[in-house]
Amino acid sequence: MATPPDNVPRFTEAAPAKINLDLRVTGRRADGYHLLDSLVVFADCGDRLDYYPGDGLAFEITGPFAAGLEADENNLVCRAIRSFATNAGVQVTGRFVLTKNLPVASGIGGGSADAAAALRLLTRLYPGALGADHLNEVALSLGADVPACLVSRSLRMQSVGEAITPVKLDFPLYILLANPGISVETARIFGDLKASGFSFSPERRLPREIATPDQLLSILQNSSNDLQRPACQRVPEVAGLIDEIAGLSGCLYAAMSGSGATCFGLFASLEEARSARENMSVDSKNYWLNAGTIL
Ligand SMILES: C[C@](O)(CO)[C@H](O)COP(=O)(O)OP(=O)(O)OC[C@H]1O[C@@H](n2ccc(N)nc2=O)[C@H](O)[C@@H]1O
Ligand SMILES: Nc1ncnc2c1ncn2[C@@H]1O[C@H](COP(=O)(O)OP(=O)(O)OP(=O)(O)O)[C@@H](O)[C@H]1O
Repeated sequence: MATPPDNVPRFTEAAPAKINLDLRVTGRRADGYHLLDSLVVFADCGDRLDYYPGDGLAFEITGPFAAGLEADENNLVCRAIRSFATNAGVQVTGRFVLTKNLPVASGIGGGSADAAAALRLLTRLYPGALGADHLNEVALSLGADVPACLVSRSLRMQSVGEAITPVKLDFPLYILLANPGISVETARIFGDLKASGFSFSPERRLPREIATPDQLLSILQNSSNDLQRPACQRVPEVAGLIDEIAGLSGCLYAAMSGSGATCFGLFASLEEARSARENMSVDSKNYWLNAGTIL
């Protein structure tokens, strides 16, 4: 078989944006990590990780949000490569190129999605080197969102992030994502929640299959993102953003994802999500807006 030219990646992995449609904080562990119950979906926008074979190990970042990150050993892609290599007992070589399309520290799991993309890519490069359970342990050690991002399809996330149950959505769903260009540190928002004396959300029942948009709406209207209130206190733009999205034509539901500051609106058609993006009144210089499809 002919070898591909140097400018064609051997493997490419998408790193889709993660959206917490709700996020219930149901308890706190002795180590300070919070117990969660979140309905999570993934969108067709995201970062991309390309792999080019070669001697030595190299990592580069390109794309619209590359400037916000260092391509150093602390990057979640490098941490994922290191951890995979150690746990699988392999020596990883080659050039990894991350195209950073998602805003950094924005509640849509960018870094976690990148780490998960690196783990999926390495699993293709070294098939069978790590069993599924071991891979999930490695994923969790990189971040609470990484096990969910490994799956990158709609799911229920519980425990501190590692208990994953697939949830099937039986209908197409579209999303508008809006980020005000203000980064939010996740640990700080959980800290603010704790300091507020917040009472934990009760357990809830969640079906494994959601048949209609109305059923999804009824689930979301009876739930919330418990991090939204502390995030709104730190970033007052969030409340206005949710109100604006909720008022756009065709918007079924609007809220904040993760620890913020990205907010989202759900739509029944891509046309409605796109025209909602066009109708946002925000300053497009600072804001990041994306209309897309739920995977
Ligand atoms: C808010 C979510 O995005 C919801 O999906 C995740 O829970 C956060 O996922 P993540 O960014 O991968 O989080 P990590 O990097 O593991 O943790 C960042 C910080 O958030 C807090 N944290 C995170 C997850 C969790 N279940 N409880 C927490 O209290 C901890 O202070 C932790 O130091
Ligand atoms: N590849 C990466 N992409 C984004 N952030 C990274 C990456 N590697 C390391 N980081 C660091 O991780 C932190 C969290 O970034 P990330 O974009 O994952 O946050 P987030 O969108 O709030 O994630 P979550 O929704 O999982 O809380 C940032 O402060 C950033 O410096």
